[in-house]
Amino acid sequence: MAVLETAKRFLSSLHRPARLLVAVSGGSDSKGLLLALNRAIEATGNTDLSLAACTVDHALRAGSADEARAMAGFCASLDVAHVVKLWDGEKPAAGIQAAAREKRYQLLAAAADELGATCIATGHTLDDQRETILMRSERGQGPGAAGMAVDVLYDRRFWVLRPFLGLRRADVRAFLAAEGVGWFDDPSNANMHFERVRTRERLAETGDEVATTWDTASRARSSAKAAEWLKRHARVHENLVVSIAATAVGTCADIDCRRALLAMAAIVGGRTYPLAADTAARVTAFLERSALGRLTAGRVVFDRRATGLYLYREARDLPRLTLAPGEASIWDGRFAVRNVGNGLLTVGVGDDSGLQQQRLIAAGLPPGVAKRAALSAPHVVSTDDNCVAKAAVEQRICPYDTFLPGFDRIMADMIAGLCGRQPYVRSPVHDLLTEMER
Ligand SMILES: Nc1ncnc2c1ncn2[C@@H]1O[C@H](COP(=O)(O)OP(=O)(O)OP(=O)(O)O)[C@@H](O)[C@H]1O
Repeated sequence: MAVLETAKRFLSSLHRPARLLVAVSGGSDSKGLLLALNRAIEATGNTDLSLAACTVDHALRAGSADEARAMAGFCASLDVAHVVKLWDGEKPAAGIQAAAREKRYQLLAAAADELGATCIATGHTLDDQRETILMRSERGQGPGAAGMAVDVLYDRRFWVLRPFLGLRRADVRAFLAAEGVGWFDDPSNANMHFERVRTRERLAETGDEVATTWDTASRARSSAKAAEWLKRHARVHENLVVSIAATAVGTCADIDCRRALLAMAAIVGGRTYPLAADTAARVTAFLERSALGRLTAGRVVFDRRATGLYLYREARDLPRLTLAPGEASIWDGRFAVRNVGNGLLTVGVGDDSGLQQQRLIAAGLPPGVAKRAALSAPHVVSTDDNCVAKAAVEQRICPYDTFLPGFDRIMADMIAGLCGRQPYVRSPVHDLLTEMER
């Protein structure tokens, strides 16, 4: 049967030893995934592969704790270690789905730590993929937007794998039915208030002709070309300015180069998502005009000079952050800051931009660029006079540090190198990228 075969093929592509934490909601997809992986391991007798499972209780509706308990019972029947993680904090009034998702991944990573898992598996199916592609294309997201990746690195630590991304939900349900196992239907899946539910309804009405044109292999190749372009033409200065060689600016309209440029703009702007398609088109039009000057988009100044193109954060709406000793947080989406001193640490913008400006000039940047870019540098002040090191500051690669799609890893590694950071952790799946890097 396709479902069991998919689980076996997936396991054989996994680097071993591996311990997989299956994220089980109680719905058909993740329950089917857990059961199929369990059967596949039993059938092959692999001893260097094992399973664990976690259910997140979002505590958003009555009965969620009972459902989580039922999943604990199901896992016990398979002899799979299982934990329930409860979201017990305050819930936001708006954007509840996005907040639940953010919390869910945090809790899944905590469960993976607790149960000694090396990676996480979720039950996303081809049905989810088609919905995602339709939603993203309708939102008009730029060239970074597309389908879900089969593997995503979460928080630079755990690869989240989606073994059923090529399978239809109906097949997973047929597998469960044949095994005599039931599942739970989340009532929010019928709530038309949610964009995903409306998209699902539309896909059901229009049928298969809205089939996906998304192709992960060509996306990965485009990302690799973008990495090559960055290697040749881009430099990062003092974690504040990205420069693009003057000779390369003319090629920015090319889809791969644009992908690279927009990724760099997202880093400079401290933004998780690439610019919306219409804003990206405005940037491309500006670069195609080949006139010198400045354009601001997505909190980033695109400063075009005879010597090249310079990207830096516009000096507006910069936040202020206070950290107690030992505390860590993210400033402006661009820097991860940890207070390693004994006093109170404040991060904001300050009046020492002259020093920063000198450093940028010494790094070879035009004085005009250095002057403007220095205004957006983090300024760290501590009440602790005695400690030499008061703050550990690391540049963040905002679009990739929380979720890095596997097909973008080659580009992300190139960017990490340009920022003076280590490469990202490798995916445990032997995949297309492994082949491309041979
Ligand atoms: N409450 C939960 N506990 C554990 N895992 C869950 C839970 N909810 C969802 N998951 C995991 O995430 C997968 C996708 O679920 P769903 O489609 O509801 O989430 P989503 O929000 O659309 O996905 P994404 O994780 O991409 O945001 C499930 O198959 C399951 O593996």
